[in-house]
Amino acid sequence: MVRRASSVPHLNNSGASSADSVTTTRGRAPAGGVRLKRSTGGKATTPTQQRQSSGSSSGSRVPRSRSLTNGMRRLSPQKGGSSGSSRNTPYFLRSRENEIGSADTLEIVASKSTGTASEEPSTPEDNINVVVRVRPLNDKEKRDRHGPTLQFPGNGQVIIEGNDMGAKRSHNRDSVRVFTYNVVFEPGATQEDILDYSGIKRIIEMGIEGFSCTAFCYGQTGSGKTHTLTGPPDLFMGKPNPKDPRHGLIFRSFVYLFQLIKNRKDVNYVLKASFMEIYNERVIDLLNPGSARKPLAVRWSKKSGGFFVENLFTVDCEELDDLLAVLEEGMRNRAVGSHAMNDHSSRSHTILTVHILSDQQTDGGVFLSKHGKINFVDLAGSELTKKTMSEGKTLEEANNINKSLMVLGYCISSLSDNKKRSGHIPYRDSQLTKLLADSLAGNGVTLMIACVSPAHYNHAETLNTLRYASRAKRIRTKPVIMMDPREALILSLKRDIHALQMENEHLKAALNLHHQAGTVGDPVANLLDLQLERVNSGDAGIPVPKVDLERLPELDGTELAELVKLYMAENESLRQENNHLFTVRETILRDQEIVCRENERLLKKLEEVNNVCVRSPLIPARPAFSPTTGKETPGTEIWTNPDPAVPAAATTPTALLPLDQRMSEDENKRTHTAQKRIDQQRIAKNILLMANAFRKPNAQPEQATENNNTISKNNNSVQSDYMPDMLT
Ligand SMILES: Nc1ncnc2c1ncn2[C@@H]1O[C@H](COP(=O)(O)OP(=O)(O)OP(=O)(O)O)[C@@H](O)[C@H]1O
Repeated sequence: MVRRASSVPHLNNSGASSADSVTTTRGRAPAGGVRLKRSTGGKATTPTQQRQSSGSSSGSRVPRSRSLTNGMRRLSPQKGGSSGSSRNTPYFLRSRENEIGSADTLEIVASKSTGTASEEPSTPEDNINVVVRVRPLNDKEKRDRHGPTLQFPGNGQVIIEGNDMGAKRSHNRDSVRVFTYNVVFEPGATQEDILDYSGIKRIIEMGIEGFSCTAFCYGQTGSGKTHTLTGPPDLFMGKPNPKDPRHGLIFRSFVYLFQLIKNRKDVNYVLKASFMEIYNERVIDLLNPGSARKPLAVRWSKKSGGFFVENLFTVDCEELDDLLAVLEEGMRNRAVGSHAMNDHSSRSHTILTVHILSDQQTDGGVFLSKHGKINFVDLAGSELTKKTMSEGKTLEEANNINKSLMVLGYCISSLSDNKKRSGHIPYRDSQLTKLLADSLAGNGVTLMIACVSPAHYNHAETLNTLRYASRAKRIRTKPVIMMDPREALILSLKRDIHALQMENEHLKAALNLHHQAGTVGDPVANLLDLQLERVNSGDAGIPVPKVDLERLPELDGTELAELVKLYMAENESLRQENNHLFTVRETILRDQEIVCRENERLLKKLEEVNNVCVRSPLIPARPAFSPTTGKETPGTEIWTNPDPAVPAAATTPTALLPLDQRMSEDENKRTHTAQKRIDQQRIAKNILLMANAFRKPNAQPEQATENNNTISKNNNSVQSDYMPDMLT
């Protein structure tokens, strides 16, 4: 479980959700990382610090859906989830499985991004995934008899009634609004349901794959954001019980994350975590707040093209306990206040980031380094100060919270509008939007969990949240795997070379076969010999440089450029060699075709000769030539046509070749007239023999029997050794 970072890629994020960044020395394990030890409820310790100074990335997006209820009014009968993954779906969860931003889409995105060969590690755009969680009515709301304002028809839909509770208005269809999301979690949903059905599992998997991912909770104060992400605050007061069902999404995600990386024996992982809050527009390090809670600067990184928090702590997390210690430490240090609507109200936005640095050796021996990360963002809730009765410090906090959420709202509105999207997006107007920029419209994968209250007296805030969530669903991001661009380039060149080498081997093997089948002195075979000799002697191209990717960071610009040049030269050389081999192969194929045509011509000629023989009443048979023994056997006096039962192998062009050649020579020597004369003489000779036989009646029976036997014998012999030679 100890993860070694043999090479940590540069952070290549465009700004974003988490403000951090990890700058570690490539080629060795990150040194000096902070490690928090979980204590039994006490404060975590921070042995060493790791300051950071470069940009970070973050990303966005996610999937899947369902919803739940606990006594809320239903408009339609329950339906089971429509996806295969809904096997154990609670009855009150309904999957939407829509085409936009669904889990399925994510899977496609992931597979494309991690694709093989020379594919660039980038993917098509995809939408932000939005789920809604509706908390149950709290005791006060029940006491005050606040009626529910939401209904759940299923299929990821939520219906919000009109603002007026009066009997007349409540049935006014115009005042009813319907919103659709990836999933709606009705008030009965458990913390485990959120892990299982919100799409966070896929987010974690993508974080491991090298994507920059963000899960953030949005909603009014007291709507259940902190409850969803971390569970109730008292969980962190004493020693946390890992089996407590109230644990939130972050705790559960950590457990899931460790389960996944434990199963990946082929990859080295290094996990690091940071935790910060934005309190009154100041960024505070929750792992090292200091007594003065000195704010950290948010800067723009030209290199990564995003915002980052300077000097933010990152903690090495070798064990699950280390990650949990980070969570507990941050939860204890965050700013919490109380007001009329929430006894434990978050007075700041918090961002907990888990960096997942991985090193994996690919088939070609190249080490592939990726830097995925997962941001968990708990936004402070918007509040109507009249309702929360905030004053003094709490009022100032509320104003800052509302202001930054308003900027976030502007950004979401602009990004969701196709016309405004290409225009100015006011990310710089708040620290929060600076750090969430990449999650909202950058290269990440984002899940938005919109938390709402079911009570009618929160109707305006709930409607507002549902509207924003609906807009956010239209925002598109373009997830990319965070890889060092130099490694990506070298990897892609290596993949090209590997593909060409395979092609090369294949061609050589194919040509070698032809070569063996060819004859000595064959010009094509000679050409091939030369080519193979050239390849084997190493003349074929530039020597292949052996590169240890771990040493890449040590190379300076010139060496790196030289290396890339060598790879490209090798690539080119292989390409040329393969082209040459293709040409040789084509020449051989052409040659083969010519030989085939010639054989066909000869066979045809043979056929014609046979026809002539068949028409002749009596033509003395020629000695048969056996292609297997290579010897001639004594012929008969009678020509016999080939038996159709004769095996085809005996008449194959290859088998016939030497004899054909001989025939061709003889044919060239004799004219047609001469041949005719010879045949006539033979026929005459045979007639003479027969006449003599008639003249010796005693001898005839023996002679005839002998002839019959000979014919019969010869027929047998022809079956195996048929080889007419008309010219002997
Ligand atoms: N799904 C839920 N089930 C049970 N209790 C819940 C649920 N959601 C929220 N609560 C309770 O409601 C109260 C307010 O929740 P929480 O503090 O999470 O709200 P919040 O949105 O984070 O508010 P703020 O923005 O003020 O921080 C808490 O007491 C919490 O335990």
